[in-house]
Amino acid sequence: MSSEDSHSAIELDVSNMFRENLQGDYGFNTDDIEEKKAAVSDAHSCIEREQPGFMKLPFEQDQVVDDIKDLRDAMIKEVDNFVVLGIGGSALGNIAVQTALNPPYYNENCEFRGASPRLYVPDNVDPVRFASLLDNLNLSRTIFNVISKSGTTAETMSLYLIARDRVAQEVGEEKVQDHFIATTSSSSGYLLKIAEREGFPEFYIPEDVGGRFSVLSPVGLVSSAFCGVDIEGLLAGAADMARRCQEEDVWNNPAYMHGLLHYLAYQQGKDISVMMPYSHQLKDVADWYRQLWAESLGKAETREGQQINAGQTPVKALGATDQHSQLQLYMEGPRDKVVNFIEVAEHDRDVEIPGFYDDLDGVNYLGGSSLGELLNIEKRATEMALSQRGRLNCTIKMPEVNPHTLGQLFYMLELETALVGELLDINAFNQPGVELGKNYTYGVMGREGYEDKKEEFEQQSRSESKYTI
Ligand SMILES: O=P(O)(O)OC[C@H]1O[C@](O)(CO)[C@@H](O)[C@@H]1O
Repeated sequence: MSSEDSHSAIELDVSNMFRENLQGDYGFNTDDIEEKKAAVSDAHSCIEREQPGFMKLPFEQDQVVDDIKDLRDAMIKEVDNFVVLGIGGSALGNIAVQTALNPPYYNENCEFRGASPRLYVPDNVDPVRFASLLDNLNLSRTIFNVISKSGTTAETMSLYLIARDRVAQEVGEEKVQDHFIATTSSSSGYLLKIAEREGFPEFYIPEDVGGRFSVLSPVGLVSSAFCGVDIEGLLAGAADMARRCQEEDVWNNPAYMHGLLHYLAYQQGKDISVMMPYSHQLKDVADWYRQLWAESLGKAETREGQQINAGQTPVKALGATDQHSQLQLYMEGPRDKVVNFIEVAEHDRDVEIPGFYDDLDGVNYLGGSSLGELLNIEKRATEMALSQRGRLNCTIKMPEVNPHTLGQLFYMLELETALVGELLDINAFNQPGVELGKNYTYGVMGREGYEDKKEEFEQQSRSESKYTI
């Protein structure tokens, strides 16, 4: 890959959000955009003034990058497996980067071209999955990065307690500290206390960077660096997108244009945003986007005495797989969606389709093309079919999947989330709605200070159970 290729810019094609390209009376015209320019401008000033933490990550981490690489170089010889113990924003970015940049496939010499060390991110407390993982890893050659900004998340801390116990049994108490890294807040939380007590290497998540905006902080960078990803490339891509997006004019700012069109679509009842990459490598970016969009924009606010429940529901899909599963709904179901395609011009590898069966018309036309070509043609065909039914869709075009383009994509989606938060007049950076469920869990699990939640839970459970059939 030439360095020029690796630095190509991703593009946003929003043609099919506009009435002139859609059949029927659907979509927007340029006046709709012009009318909102002042609101975008106000939102831009606000974002620039407040500088949410994720905006600084591409520019202010030289020392962090050096520290990560130093630790990796010191530990890497002893490591076959790298396990991330985290959940939500402390896991999904790790998975997205890994699937995108270390697809597990064999190279031309039949060598496994997955990451080395191999990355595992359970992102859950499912006992079957975690037990099988621990049983199958050589723990003496495994590093665990325990990631929790709050340092209290029950799922993460439970996995850590189990892993610590198993590692101690395998390598002995005195060597436990060689197998753990802690990534957490620098100022508070139980994980920080544990890391200090145990002598684990520590990386810090800036206070103003929430989990879903943290993929380009040590949360995502440590596992990426250990697994051979060019983390400077990721950050450089994000920095390039940040520079492009300093432009206040929405016509020149892909994050603002994408965000504004989603906002306008939402105002017209498009309550669902489908993220549908036509690249298996990007399928977990769609998963990461789901948390970003849902947790940032799904908010309850009271305005002038009225309760408002805001937020577009993000749905992940995958081309071409979901053409054979979801597309029927997207074509003919409720007009409540914006479909976001991600198209990759040059796939990392391609496979030619051989020509056989000259006499069988329904099969022989495939010969001589390639899987990459088929995938991209299917994307364009789906895009056209949706547009012909007046279904709003747009395309993020990636020249190829590499650290630089992935960094751009992450940053663009994060910034547009911040913009839509401003346009909706909600706080895109908190998540108060997740606390109640957590507090019931703490209560029932016996955490001190949550006794009232246990009581409430037990009372409520009794009355609910009479409707169980
Ligand atoms: O990094 P932490 O504090 O363990 O949080 C994990 C995840 O849990 C949440 O707080 C939601 O419960 C997310 O916002 C976050 O990404």
